[in-house]
Amino acid sequence: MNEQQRSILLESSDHFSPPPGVKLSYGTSGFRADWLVLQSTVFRVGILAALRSLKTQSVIGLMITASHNIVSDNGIKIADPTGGMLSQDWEPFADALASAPDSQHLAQLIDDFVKKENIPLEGAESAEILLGRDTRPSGKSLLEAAKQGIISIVGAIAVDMGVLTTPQMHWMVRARNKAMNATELDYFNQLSSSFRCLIDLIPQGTAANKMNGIVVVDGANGVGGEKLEALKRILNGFDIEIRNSGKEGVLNDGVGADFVQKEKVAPRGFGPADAGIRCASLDGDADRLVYFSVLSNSNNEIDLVDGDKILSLFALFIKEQLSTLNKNEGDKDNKCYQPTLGVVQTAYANGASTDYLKQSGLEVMFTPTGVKYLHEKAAEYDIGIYFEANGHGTILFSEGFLHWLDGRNSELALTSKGSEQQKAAMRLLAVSKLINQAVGDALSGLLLVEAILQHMGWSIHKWNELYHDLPSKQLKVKVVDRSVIVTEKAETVVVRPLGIQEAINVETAKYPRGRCFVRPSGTEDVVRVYAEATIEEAADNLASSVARLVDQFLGFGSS
Ligand SMILES: CC(=O)N[C@H]1[C@@H](OP(=O)(O)O)O[C@H](CO)[C@@H](O)[C@@H]1O
Ligand SMILES: [Mg+2]
Repeated sequence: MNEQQRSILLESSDHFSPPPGVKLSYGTSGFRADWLVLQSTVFRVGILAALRSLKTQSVIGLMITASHNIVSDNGIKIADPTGGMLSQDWEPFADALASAPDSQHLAQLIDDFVKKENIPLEGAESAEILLGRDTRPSGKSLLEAAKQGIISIVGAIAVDMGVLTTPQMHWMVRARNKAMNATELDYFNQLSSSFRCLIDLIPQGTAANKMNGIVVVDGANGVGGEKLEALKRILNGFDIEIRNSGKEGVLNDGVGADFVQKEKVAPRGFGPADAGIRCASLDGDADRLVYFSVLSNSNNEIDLVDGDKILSLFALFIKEQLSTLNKNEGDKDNKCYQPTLGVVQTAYANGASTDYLKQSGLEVMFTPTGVKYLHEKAAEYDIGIYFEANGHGTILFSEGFLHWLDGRNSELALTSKGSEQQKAAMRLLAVSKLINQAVGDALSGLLLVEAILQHMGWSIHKWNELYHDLPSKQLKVKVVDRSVIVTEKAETVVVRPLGIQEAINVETAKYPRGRCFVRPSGTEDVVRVYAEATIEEAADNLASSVARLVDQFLGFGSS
């Protein structure tokens, strides 16, 4: 930094002093905390985004959101040039920036990093950062702080895109960097045209055209409800009702995908009168999607159709299209390209889903929690499908495969237009456009689920019957310092503190098909406990006894 750049940075940074005693780290999904302590962090992430844009010579995104957290929390995360999460090798710098005690230290850190990474500060005019926020009341002022951070790097440009879903932001960044049209309208148009394409390709005369009826969607009282209303207007004729769209009601309060998936009950605004209807729920920033149907005899009990089942549905459909595409193709003329197809899950995936996927002949891989890990793994395949049980996931297509598929489709259009093979090629191409390849997206995911259910002629009940979930239970435990827990093997084994894993093993061994693991949350100040067993009571008991263990080892009475 030259003198002028340094003094502009210092001057600006003095307005954003970090609150004493607050230590944040760039977790599973960026920084998250009570919004009142976030101003300085957000300002500094603005600086980081400008540097990232200069380093990569690409457009970068900044999203102000705390997703499924309570409304008084907020957060910030970065969308990298590909539309994915911030490259993991920059995370330590994000942490260091956030915890710099004052402006002088901050400037020094930046200087050192700029030198180490060879970042061309002189060309700062080429830095462009898109900014978006969800509907939280604190979003506006935090967005302003991020903007100040960006422009404290002389020449960097901040573009306020207003209220967006997280996936829209990632999609726009990806599209901008591929020199494609990247407005919100472009996003809606791409979703609606590829959805229509899939619907038009549904085989005539199947049960498909008769089934289905309305889908009712819980918008978590957040940005997703609002955007889905807009999409509905463009889709015109799509039978969808949106509840909890944020006009009244509190964000994520008894509503939303996280609530529905973790509590396994219907969200506010849904009840026994909805029994049998196909329902879906988005989370607070619309990057998660789960389906459910309310049971008729119940206290708002539901049949949950979670991310694992969405993954299974997508995988079945893709596999079917691939085998149709390659049908009757001898190797003789080498038209048959066998793309690699893989699915990626985390330890939270229900054991029954993993068994089902493997039995269906799919390759299943595991990574630690957090989309950044799943995404990276899925990108190793020609077609990689990843989902967290909570409904966050997407499908990735390799450039090489899409290029081949495009060519194959054109060839088939000449030689056998309208054949089953050509239709399969068109369906796969449509899926690659409908699904948000930057990041999991509840809106595009919803349209893909709807199209596939119609294609198969399946009700939500039929879909849910693909396999039966093992009963599972999740609990959260407040501890003194969750960072003392260190895990291995995709988070299934605790290696520190010593002794706790052995104690967990002893509990787990008491239950048939028992499975249990604990890990520190990256988005909340808790340790999460997951337990699974063959009957509900056993899963509940296992979770409770391991939660007690965590409390004994790490809780407030432990020291
Ligand atoms: C058990 C669970 O659902 N964990 C979620 C949650 O992370 P935690 O690190 O568990 O707090 O939020 C992440 C971001 O949305 C999501 O990727 C992850 O799957
Ligand atoms: Mg989310």
